[in-house]
Amino acid sequence: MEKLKSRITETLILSISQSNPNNLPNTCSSLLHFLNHLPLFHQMIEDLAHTNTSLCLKNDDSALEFKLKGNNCFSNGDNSNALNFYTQALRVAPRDVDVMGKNLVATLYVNRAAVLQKMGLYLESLRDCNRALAICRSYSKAWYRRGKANTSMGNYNDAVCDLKVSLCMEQSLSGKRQIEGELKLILGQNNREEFPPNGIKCKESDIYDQLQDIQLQCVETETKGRGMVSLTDIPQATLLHAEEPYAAIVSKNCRETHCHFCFNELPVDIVPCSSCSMALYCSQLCQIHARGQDQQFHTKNHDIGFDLSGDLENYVASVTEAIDDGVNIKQNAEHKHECGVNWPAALPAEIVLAGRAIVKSIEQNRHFNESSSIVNLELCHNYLQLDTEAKLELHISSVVLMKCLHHCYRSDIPLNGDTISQVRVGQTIYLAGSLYNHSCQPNIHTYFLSRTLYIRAIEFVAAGHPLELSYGPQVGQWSCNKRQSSLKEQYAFVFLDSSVANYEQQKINPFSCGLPLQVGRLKHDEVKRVASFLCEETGSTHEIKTGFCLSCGAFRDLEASNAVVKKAEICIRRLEGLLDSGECHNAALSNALRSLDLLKSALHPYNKKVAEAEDYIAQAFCLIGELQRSRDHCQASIKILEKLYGDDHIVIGNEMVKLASIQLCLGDHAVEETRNRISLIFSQHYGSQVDAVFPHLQFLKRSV
Ligand SMILES: C[S@@+](CC[C@H](N)C(=O)[O-])C[C@H]1O[C@@H](n2cnc3c(N)ncnc32)[C@H](O)[C@@H]1O
Repeated sequence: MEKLKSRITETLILSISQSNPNNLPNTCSSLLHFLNHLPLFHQMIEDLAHTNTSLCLKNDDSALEFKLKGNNCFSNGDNSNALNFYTQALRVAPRDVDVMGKNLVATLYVNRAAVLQKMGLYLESLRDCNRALAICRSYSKAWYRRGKANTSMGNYNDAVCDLKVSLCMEQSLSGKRQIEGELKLILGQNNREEFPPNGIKCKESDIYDQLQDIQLQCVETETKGRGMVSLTDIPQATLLHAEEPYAAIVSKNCRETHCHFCFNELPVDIVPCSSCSMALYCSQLCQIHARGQDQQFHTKNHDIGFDLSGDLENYVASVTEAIDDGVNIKQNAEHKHECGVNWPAALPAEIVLAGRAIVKSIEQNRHFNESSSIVNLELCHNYLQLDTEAKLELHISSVVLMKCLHHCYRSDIPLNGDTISQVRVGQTIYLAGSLYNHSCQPNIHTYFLSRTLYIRAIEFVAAGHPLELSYGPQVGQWSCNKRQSSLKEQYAFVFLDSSVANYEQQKINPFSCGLPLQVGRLKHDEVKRVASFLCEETGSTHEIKTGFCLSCGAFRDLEASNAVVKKAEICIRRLEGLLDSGECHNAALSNALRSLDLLKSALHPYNKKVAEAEDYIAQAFCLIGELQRSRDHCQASIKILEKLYGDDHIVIGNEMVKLASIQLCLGDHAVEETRNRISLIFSQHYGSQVDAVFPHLQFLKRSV
């Protein structure tokens, strides 16, 4: 990309730097025209868009090499390396290669199932067997391994069926004997307990929450562009919006750790894409959603090739059909068009995402037999804030992307400035969800379950009032400065009122009780006027003088206090650092306790820094097993936060979870009340989906 950039003429760079959303088609056209004359450009597209030059192609030689390494590790009892090698092998194994009469991918799944069984990961082992059986139903060893996994999980009836099927299919005498031995063992067990079927058939549709019928409207605001308002009153905790992404992509730094479809963390039994070595999924279902169903496996599936009794035949059908259960793909397979080529790895993630949005639009047009133009996502409202470098890179990446897509979708993607300038997607991919603006006093709250975006009202919102959320962490968790720079960087916010930022710079940080310190720099009279007005409004008779709190009348020598606070903060940070590395020394804890007293003497009683110090000290006491003191400090921290944020704020909910776990360990009956408050706060934010968002909270419910 850098090479291309260095070839672009000064004149073209100038016109790109002066471009705006309206004349993007012209600048894109000029760039395409210019690049089309460069052999380097054509070579680059060749490398990026052709599958024969792909770096993520499947390769049976590498797969066999990894398999061999996996086998060696397995025989030496090195399970964790065996697991890694089998997974590597699965990433590069072509789906249609047979080795010694068996499909290579199916064999690798069965081998990995054996390792997982050895590691005590029975459910994962069972899932790998299912994957092998989805490819080849008549795979005796896969049924045998499945039987072993089911036995380990206490699913004896299933285990017996698995082993019986395996026995019918097994050709070798020694194999048959082994299976018979296993069967005898299970059948001979007296009083065996049948456990309920394992949870693999649990579907996302089990998670249910009622979406309210609320009329929302997109309006043009004065300072924030478009925004959302409700046409009716919205009660607190109402679920007002749920949306699937129009297009989605996993971020580059999460490619090896998170599912490329649902974005959940990858389990140990990763499912690689069936056609390239790049995409990884948490389940076969996600893989199919992203890539589409593998026809080839399915035709093979119908032929078992063995005579089974009626019962066993039904059993085989029920097991192998369960794997397809729920695969009802409504959206297009978003990874299909980029599978096995280099450009998704070479281009920035947001450009690849733009490609997905464009392809979706083309597929939708094809489906409805329409020839309308590619969807315009209208997400370029911040284009003018980009600098020349960013505009240039965006132009080049967009031209490269469109040229690559043109390889797959020739006539559907006319290559001209108009279509190229459609590549102006930011990170946002929820068409309606992206219309909600930011406020530091949010009245709605967003969260995700897998890829679905949910929006819930966190307070009563009157009809006509803007619906706004807090971008980034909750209000209060960042200083005004930090939030502003993040909003500017990530969302190109333009702060019309620069006095807000100036105010933040002028005040001396630790004193958050209301008065700016360096009043000398502001007009003294103005400050006094505002203060008098406030006192009048609240009926306060407190002195209006530097250093006196307007809320409680307390006096502070501000300069001296500031010095004390700075010193105390150093000790608290030291404790924080120790806690981060899971340690706590008595000396550090004693220093932190002294510092807490200093902070309390110098700061307002409801200062957030005191709350933070209380929280770190609570964690430290917890770490050294002094739970009563831990609980007291945790409660002290919560008391301050309640004053700062209000009783029902999500920050209080999070702190209450910590308190509840300490109370549980102490056998403190107050845990019941804490749990009720947690339930209330979390249900206001997440409704009945709270268990799906925070599965660990169920443990708390069960334990109380
Ligand atoms: C997710 S979009 C919200 C919808 C957007 N207003 C529009 O017209 O498409 C985020 C963008 O809205 C604007 N925005 C949102 N909240 C804002 C606020 N509080 N102040 C200024 N701009 C805001 C910024 O341009 C930001 O990049």
